[in-house]
Amino acid sequence: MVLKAEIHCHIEGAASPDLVVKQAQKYGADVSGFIRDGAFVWDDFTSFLAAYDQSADLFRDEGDYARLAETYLSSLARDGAIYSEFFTSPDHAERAGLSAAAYTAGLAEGMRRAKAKTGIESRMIVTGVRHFGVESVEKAARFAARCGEPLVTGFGMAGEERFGDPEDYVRAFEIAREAGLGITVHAGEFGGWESVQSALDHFRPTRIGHGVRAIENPDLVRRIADEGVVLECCPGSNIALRVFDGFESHPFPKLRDAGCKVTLNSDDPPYFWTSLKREYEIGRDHFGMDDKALTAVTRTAIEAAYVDKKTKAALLARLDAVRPR
Ligand SMILES: Nc1ncnc2[nH]cnc12
Ligand SMILES: [Zn+2]
Repeated sequence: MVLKAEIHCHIEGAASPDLVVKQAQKYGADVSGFIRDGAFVWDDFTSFLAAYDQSADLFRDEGDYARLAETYLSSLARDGAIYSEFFTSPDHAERAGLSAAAYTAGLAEGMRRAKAKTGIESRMIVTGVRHFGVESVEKAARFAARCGEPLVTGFGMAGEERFGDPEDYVRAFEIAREAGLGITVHAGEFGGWESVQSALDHFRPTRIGHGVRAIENPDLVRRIADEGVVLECCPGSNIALRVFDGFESHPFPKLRDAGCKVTLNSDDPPYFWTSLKREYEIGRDHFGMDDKALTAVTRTAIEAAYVDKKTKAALLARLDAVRPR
């Protein structure tokens, strides 16, 4: 089995419909508005976000989040993942009545349990939600900078990338950078190449969430390749959300051929009928990648990970043990 690593997945978006139904039973909530026949119901980015928010609202205490992280990471490990970096959203926890600290502690407990059971290594990237506004994104950055949880190693921004003026969000990223956190930002998913360029100029990330619409500007593609910015590509998500018509028109192969550092990720797996395993299968079936090329993607993800040097070296050694150079 090809060893895998994931660096772009939203933990709230990783909750399966079955787990969300269990949570709803626990809290006496009705999910018929966003789960039908065992699947999430949505038909565009706005209704996807609405289903995501309603599902997140059913995770309300530390134990709920520990279970969510443990369940997700254990399934990833079964699929051959040795490393996972997932996005957290203190805003969603606070909306469900839980403090950012308790939320993060619950997730960290789930991560420790999954590691003890399966060996999977994992870290958290705290995100702000762009369309929740500048104040809430700065609050998330301050939390990430000061929380003291060693498993929090990055800061990012998700949500509607066309919302707000990038300049207003610079401070949040500076707070996170000063605290030594890795920086990533969603751009070039629903926004065009200008959104990716603006994100690079304003936030100076080492990675871009999605970034695939950079393909609209060859100069920008060259810049991404030259600067070694890593693209957290999520092809299954892009096709489900109709960013591109089909895998045959997805720019992943072109970006890779142009020398951009690309990775494969599941984003919000059950919403998009995907998993990290399926994303690697998409690489094989639609992008013509063999085991060597897929292992190189895993290597890129680990090299780009926001994790200490010693852990990174151990992860790379695990990769080399399977496919010696
Ligand atoms: N695909 C996506 N794009 C932007 N924000 C998100 N939050 C969860 N999934 C997202
Ligand atoms: Zn995402």
